[in-house]
Amino acid sequence: MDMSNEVSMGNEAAFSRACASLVGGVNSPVRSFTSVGGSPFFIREGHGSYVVDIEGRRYLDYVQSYGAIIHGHGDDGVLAAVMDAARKGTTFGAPTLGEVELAERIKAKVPGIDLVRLTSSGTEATMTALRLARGVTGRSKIIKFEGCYHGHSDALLASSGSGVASLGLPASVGVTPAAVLDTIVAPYNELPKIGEDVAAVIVEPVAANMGLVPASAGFLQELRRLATEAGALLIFDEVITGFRIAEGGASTLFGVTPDLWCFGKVIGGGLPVGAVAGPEEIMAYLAPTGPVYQAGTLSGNPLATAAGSAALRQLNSASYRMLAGRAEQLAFGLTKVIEEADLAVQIQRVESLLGIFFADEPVTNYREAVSSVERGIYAHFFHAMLKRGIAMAPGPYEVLFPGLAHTVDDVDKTIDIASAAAVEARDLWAKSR
Ligand SMILES: Cc1ncc(COP(=O)(O)O)c(C=O)c1O
Ligand SMILES: N[C@H](C=O)CCC(=O)O
Repeated sequence: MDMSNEVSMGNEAAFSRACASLVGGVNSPVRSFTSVGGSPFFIREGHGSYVVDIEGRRYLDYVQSYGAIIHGHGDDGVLAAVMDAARKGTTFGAPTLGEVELAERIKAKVPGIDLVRLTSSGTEATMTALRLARGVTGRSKIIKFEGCYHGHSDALLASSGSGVASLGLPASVGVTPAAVLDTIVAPYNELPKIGEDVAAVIVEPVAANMGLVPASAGFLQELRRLATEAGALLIFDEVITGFRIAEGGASTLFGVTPDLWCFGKVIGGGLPVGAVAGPEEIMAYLAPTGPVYQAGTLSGNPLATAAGSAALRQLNSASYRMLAGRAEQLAFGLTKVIEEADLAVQIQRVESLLGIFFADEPVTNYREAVSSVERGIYAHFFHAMLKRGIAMAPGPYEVLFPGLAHTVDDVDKTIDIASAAAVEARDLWAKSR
């Protein structure tokens, strides 16, 4: 077999080749087209708001690596920082000032954080936050919300959003009953009873893995109050919202301070970084200062921290005004053209994050998200957009990530294309019923 990547190859051939060596041809299930049908396109390169596949087709990209990219693909500042770091060595297994700088930048933007522990993924961050909460409180139960996704650690896969929802899995085979014995699942936007055995309540402050579902008025504030009353820790999983919906993320936007934050995506500038962060009295329980163990050979990796610092350094209040403006333009335009095609639609948006539900009423929780998805329109709309050059996530529970590289013209183009795509989706959907 010719294993060169220079050989010219189409998407279908690449997918067959991938399936022979990678499970399902992908390294994360959401990338497969399982829930929308067809096979994925293979990306050759990305520049700003665009990606180009190996057949040379250009797509306006609203996936942006599921939110890991905020400045657009191949941002000059991020690239320069990564290349500079790479020249000095790729990993040492010893402290570097780059990781200190990234932690300082996180602290400077989010009031309430004294200490940070860097990981290599969001999954490690949430997993660590739970262990830490259990270590600090001496309690075992955790409460999570239906349709929220916190990565793929065993205890958090129950009633999860994102790919778990797209594939229609209640959780995952391989997770033992014992692993989820201490996980309590509550409906999003409903206040749970927090018992005395609960160590932590973990929540996406804006749910962005069951489509985009905003926290209803007072939900986060009440969670904060109830958790404090019960002596449980409140964990905000800001892997998506962190440094994306506001300069200080959801906690500053909503004025609710959790006990622990989990970050990922934006703080890595497109390289693998996650973080758990919080006040010193909690964070100091982590080893080496405390008894809760957590580690990682590549944690605080020099390339990743250089990319993350370069990404955060370039973000300021003007960035967030621009992001929200683009998202508002997109939400308004999509609503208009999809409704003109006689499809009921809810474009739900919080600042720069938005999601598409084909539904008559606003969606407030996972069950409503599922019933909207079960109408089966998203897959038609997705393909109608894709063939016209607009790439959204190949799954109905993901959101759109307009970024700083998306221009007004990009958004206008998206809306024009959505107008035709909505008509096609409506007709195909009608035929399929
Ligand atoms: C809210 C949230 N938490 C945690 C994760 C897990 O992060 P990672 O994929 O980096 O492990 C994700 C995304 O995957 C996420 O969206
Ligand atoms: N929805 C997921 C995280 O935000 C998508 C990323 C992945 O699991 O590959």
